Amino acid sequence: MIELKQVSKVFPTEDGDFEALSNIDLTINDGDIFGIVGMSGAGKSTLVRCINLLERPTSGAVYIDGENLMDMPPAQLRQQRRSISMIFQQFNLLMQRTCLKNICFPMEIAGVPKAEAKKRALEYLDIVGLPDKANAYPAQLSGGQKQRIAIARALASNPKVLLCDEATSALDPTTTRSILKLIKDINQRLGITVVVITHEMAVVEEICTHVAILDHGHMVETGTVEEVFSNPKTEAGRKLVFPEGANIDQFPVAGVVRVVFNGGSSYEPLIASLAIDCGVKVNILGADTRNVNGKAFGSMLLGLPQDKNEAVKAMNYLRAQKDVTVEEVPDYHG
Ligand SMILES: Nc1ncnc2c1ncn2[C@@H]1O[C@H](COP(=O)(O)OP(=O)(O)OP(=O)(O)O)[C@@H](O)[C@H]1O
Repeated sequence: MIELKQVSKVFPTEDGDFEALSNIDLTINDGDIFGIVGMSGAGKSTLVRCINLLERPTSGAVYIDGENLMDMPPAQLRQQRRSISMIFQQFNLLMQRTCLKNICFPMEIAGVPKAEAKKRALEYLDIVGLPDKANAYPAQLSGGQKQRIAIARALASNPKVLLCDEATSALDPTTTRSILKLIKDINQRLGITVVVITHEMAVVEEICTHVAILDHGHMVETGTVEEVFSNPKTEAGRKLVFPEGANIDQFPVAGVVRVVFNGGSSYEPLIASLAIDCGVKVNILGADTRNVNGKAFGSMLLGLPQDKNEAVKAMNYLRAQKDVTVEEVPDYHG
């Protein structure tokens, strides 16, 4: 289990101290595939680098299986870090070495005998689906194949945790899906906990069990993907999950509400019954749906009637519906 307690990270800059992470509390259980999402600059990379102390938090504690990495002497920390592997957007392979030798590299450093390292590297090549690439050089591989080799190299240190920093951001959608499938397989077959940093919600929907949303260094939401994506509670969450629905500046009207469907309802019957039951007509200003674990979740922006009584009637009607959350959008520009 990974536990971050009150983790903060302050970078000194020319303009003074900059707090990239602020009092982050986070628990990632064994076997989770945990997504960390947020806009550019939210602090995702800094957070993931704090998990293995590549970046040392300014304050707070990082526990792996109950042991605080912040208290460990350097030798013990190096040992502990081997149980946390990482893959990156740009793969970070050694270009002068063959794939086999890239995969053997962390084992060499850990003192695994050569023959044993080679045997294990061949097994990892098999797991990532590239048994015939042992003697190829990274330059001879496609992006997806390079990431597979990087994954094999990450597995070579027999990790408990795999950290993925935008691991599919440089890949096309089809290759992305195949790499995500591989990561999911590894999680299930080898029981490795996975932490995924991404700005792509589709990646979270595809493989993550849990998610945390970062906004300007603060963790503003966390929970299962279903909980958070079906009903994001913060502005940052809604912007990420329903970018269309949250893009409100382009609809210049007053009296706007956001209606979130929690998997049990759909738009049209609700809007139709609103007209029939209350005699109130509303404008659909924007709508977006997401599919989480086979259930459809949707968000819709509605423009209420100018007439105050009608608007209140519509709000009350919407609020009385099952599986629907309604909130006013006060920052809407009328
Ligand atoms: N070494 C550093 N010195 C000063 N500021 C830093 C340093 N590293 C990161 N930052 C700042 O901390 C903030 C968070 O950066 P971080 O890279 O963690 O964000 P991110 O969410 O991963 O963004 P992106 O998706 O663009 O990679 C940014 O404003 C960044 O400029």
